[in-house]
Amino acid sequence: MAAAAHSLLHPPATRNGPTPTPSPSPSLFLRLPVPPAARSRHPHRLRSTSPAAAADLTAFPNPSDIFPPIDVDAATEVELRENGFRSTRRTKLICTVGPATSSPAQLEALAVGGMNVARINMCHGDREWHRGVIREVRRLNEEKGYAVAVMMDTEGSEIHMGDLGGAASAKAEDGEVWTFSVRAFELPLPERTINVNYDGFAEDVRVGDELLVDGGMARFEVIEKLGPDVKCRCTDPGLLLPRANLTFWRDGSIVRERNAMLPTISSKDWLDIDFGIAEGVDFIAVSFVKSAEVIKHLKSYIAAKSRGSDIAVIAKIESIDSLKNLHEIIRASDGAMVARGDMGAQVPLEQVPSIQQKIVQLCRQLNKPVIVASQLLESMIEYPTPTRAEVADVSEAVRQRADALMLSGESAMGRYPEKALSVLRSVSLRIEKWWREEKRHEALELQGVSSSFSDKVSEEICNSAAKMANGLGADAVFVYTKTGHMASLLSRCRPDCPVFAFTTSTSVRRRLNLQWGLIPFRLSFSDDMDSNLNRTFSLLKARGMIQSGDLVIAICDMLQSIQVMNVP
Ligand SMILES: Nc1ncnc2c1ncn2[C@@H]1O[C@H](COP(=O)(O)OP(=O)(O)O)[C@@H](O)[C@H]1O
Ligand SMILES: C=C(OP(=O)(O)O)C(=O)O
Ligand SMILES: [K+]
Ligand SMILES: [Mg+2]
Repeated sequence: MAAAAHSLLHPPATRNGPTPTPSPSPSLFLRLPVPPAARSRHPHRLRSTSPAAAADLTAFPNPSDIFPPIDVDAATEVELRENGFRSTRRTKLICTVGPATSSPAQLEALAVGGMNVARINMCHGDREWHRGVIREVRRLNEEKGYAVAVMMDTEGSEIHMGDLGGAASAKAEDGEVWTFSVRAFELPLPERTINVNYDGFAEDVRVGDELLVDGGMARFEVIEKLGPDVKCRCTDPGLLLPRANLTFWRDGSIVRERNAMLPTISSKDWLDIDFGIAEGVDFIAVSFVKSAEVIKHLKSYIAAKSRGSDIAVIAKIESIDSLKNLHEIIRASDGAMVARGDMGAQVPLEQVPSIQQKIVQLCRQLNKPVIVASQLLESMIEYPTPTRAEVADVSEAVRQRADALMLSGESAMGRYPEKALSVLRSVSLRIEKWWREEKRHEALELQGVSSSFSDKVSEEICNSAAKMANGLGADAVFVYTKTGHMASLLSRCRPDCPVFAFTTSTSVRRRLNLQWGLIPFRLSFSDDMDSNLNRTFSLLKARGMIQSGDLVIAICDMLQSIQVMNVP
């Protein structure tokens, strides 16, 4: 391969071939792209790579007797084979795990179906249940070769109903009078009584206020206050689900009195976070973020508490406060979630689509992964096919090139979790393909995100590599990255081909699984790029994941270079 790469240092001067520019730093060199004319499915005609050299896996010291030489995600491997190299899925998929999906067989079915991240919502379930799910996902990864990451989502200090004394749901009919109370009740709950978790509730509401369950799934009017009990008349009948979110409205505006002072991370959340750190979750999603400070605070807590581990902090954008401080919050976080469920209960629904687009674009500018969440396929909780409108909504999120789509109730407690996942998968594939065919590159001017010179060099390299990949019709970009940073900078460019990200750490690999277009592998590698490439080509060829002649652009974060080559 040394010979192969060397041959690329002498490209003929073609109309497309840019002239090499002197490097601003001695550590940076650019290996020129292979001209289109030289691109061939039969690279052995182009140069004299020794197959023996390419196959020599022992040349580089590798603890392969302990670890497999490369960890390839079993589900991605199948998808790559099914769809082909360039057409493999770029949009990542998150499933909320709940009673419908927590058994080993159900979790495995989701992993097979393309789940990249499993989310557990700390609003529901107990410690043992959460632990069981996390460990089962880890076991599947280890034993069956998946790379599913785990995201813990905090409960946060929202106002919500109690758990209905164990009932699965309750129906509120038009005109019925229900009692919402902050009292602690003995079970069974009195009839038409709902427990409210926020102690200030009975004092804060006023007669005449409107009470919305789950942003409007049912609606009540406050008619009388009796100490801890608030009598409400149902004005919009609907289904009440355990722990459903509650908002109250006065003169058309949401009321946020003392509840606006509730901490973003409650004392229960801190216990959950300690649990998440101890169990080694990959992401912590923080509910109802109001400011960047809380994110910074949590990040420094995690850094102090779990030296060496890298848990990413995701800011859930779901309140009016988070919209006010959007830039700072996203800048402070490792990613964001457009949490449309609660957001839709706080801002008029017709504003949610433009807010979504704005957050997706801002995250891209700031190089943070972004998740579009809630009600993507809501009807599939009950039905085996989605509505046309839901398919259009999923398509729009894919078209915006969000990093990831998330299932909530559809996978947590719906009747068709696997079908819902497969709808996300097929719609993502179809829209991505359509956009590539139409060559509709999003007209998003990417501004610089790096502050240090060395980061700027990395960013320019990634921008150039992605541009070259598009211009040359490359089959893949390979990036060798220790921290994952260069991989995310490449993902940010949303190139036409997939990005194979090789990293030495299993936790970085799982974290990269959230980002658009990245196919993360665990691989030990050295500073010698030729040797890394030889090893990777051999390993991936042996698994049938790449073929001789595939055009690959390779970059790495130790050696700031761009190489273009055909797989020998
Ligand atoms: N661990 C769990 N145990 C029981 N039910 C769950 C669990 N996780 C999720 N659910 C159910 O799935 C629904 C949708 O999940 P999600 O959107 O995460 O929660 P929420 O609707 O409370 O915001 C929940 O309302 C709840 O009924
Ligand atoms: C994802 C969301 O948060 P949760 O499901 O925890 O309410 C949301 O509100 O959209
Ligand atoms: K939550
Ligand atoms: Mg929410």
